[in-house]
Amino acid sequence: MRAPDIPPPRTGPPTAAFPAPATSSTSSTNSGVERILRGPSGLGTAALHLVRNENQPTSPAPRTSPDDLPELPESWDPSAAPAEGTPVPGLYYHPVPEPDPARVEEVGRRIKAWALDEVDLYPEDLEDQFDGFSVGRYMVACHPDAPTVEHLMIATRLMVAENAVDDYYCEDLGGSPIGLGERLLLAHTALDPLYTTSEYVPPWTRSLESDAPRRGYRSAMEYFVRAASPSQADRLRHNMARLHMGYLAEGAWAQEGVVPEVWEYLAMRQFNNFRPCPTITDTVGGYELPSELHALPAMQRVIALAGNASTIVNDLYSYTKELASPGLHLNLPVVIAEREGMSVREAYLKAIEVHNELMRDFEAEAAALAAVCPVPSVQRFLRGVAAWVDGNHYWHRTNTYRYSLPDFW
Ligand SMILES: CC(C)=CCC/C(C)=C(\C)COP(=O)(O)OP(=O)(O)O
Ligand SMILES: [Mg+2]
Repeated sequence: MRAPDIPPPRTGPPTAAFPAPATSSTSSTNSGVERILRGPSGLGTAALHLVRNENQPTSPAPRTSPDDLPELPESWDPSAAPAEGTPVPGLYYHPVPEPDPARVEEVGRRIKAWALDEVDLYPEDLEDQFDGFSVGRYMVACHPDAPTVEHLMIATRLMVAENAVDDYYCEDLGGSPIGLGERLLLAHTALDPLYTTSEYVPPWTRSLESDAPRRGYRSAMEYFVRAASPSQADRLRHNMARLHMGYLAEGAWAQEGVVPEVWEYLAMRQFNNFRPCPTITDTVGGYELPSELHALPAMQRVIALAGNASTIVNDLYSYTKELASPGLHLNLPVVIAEREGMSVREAYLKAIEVHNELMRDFEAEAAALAAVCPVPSVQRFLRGVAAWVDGNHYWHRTNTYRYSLPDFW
């Protein structure tokens, strides 16, 4: 079990002064971090491990327990019956404790009120689909250190708004690659406001109310900005721009009927990616990873690997759903089968291997960074990203309303 290797987050001021921003690109992970920290002195680093020891068994081990995650809700019940759903055989993942049912219920109640009444995101006939998405369970599982339900709501609104954009603009609910660039750009102004002359402000303001995705983005971002620092807000805007760029590449390939090479697909999926979600873990946790530490190349690598592993989890669990959707829906098994001439089963198994390697790389890079960067916000952020990765897997595995596994075993 890996969890005891991870020290609990310390409260109180950091023991090392916060560093000045890095002024030049780093030649290696460690030298960059050391420069930022003015040398990793003071705290021992031996205990800071986020990965399993070499000789630990490969079977999944829980990462989280009441002892190694901060500020668990009072109603925590580790003996709660496990949710259903079969894990993808051979997948490297970490089970999580069942999310607190009281929090799940309250987040579920508040998010439905927000989505249906406050921003009018979905019509009533899609209520079942909304419930089936189980976003309360998703977000409570992904953010075990959120101090309050209101903190969880920050993540939950964004998750729902992001999925509405995907549904309405790109996929199931009338989405199309035609005109996608325009739609995404205009919706992006709900996150990153237009600054223009007074004549053009009113039509822009009205446009933010003109469709569900924009209403969702505008409101979710407003709540987020209230809780976030300016640099956390800017971090999210940057990650959302990355996401939109990924949607555009996916849309372009769909429009042209192109199946990209595997590495090209992986590049697209690094942008059309869950990254915006784990990277708000500090805002949702009620603290801030300073921007100069977030920007470290080593931190960016950890974040990208975590996002990529989480997103390939989606490709594996949503494989049958996407096979059943109209047209050819790209995902990693489909692209590997097509481009590497494999059977769909072989390709699916190879996609599992790709995921597992990404996941192990994420953990190794996170451990390396944790070892040289004994700053409380860094430690907690890395743990938060890891908790998000595990919670994301939990949600995909247990969301049998939405996903089912192929019959390859
Ligand atoms: C929540 C968020 C930032 C999502 C961004 C991109 C996205 C919708 C995914 C990574 C999920 O992938 P996909 O579009 O394939 O979703 P489903 O398989 O339809 O659940
Ligand atoms: Mg999918």
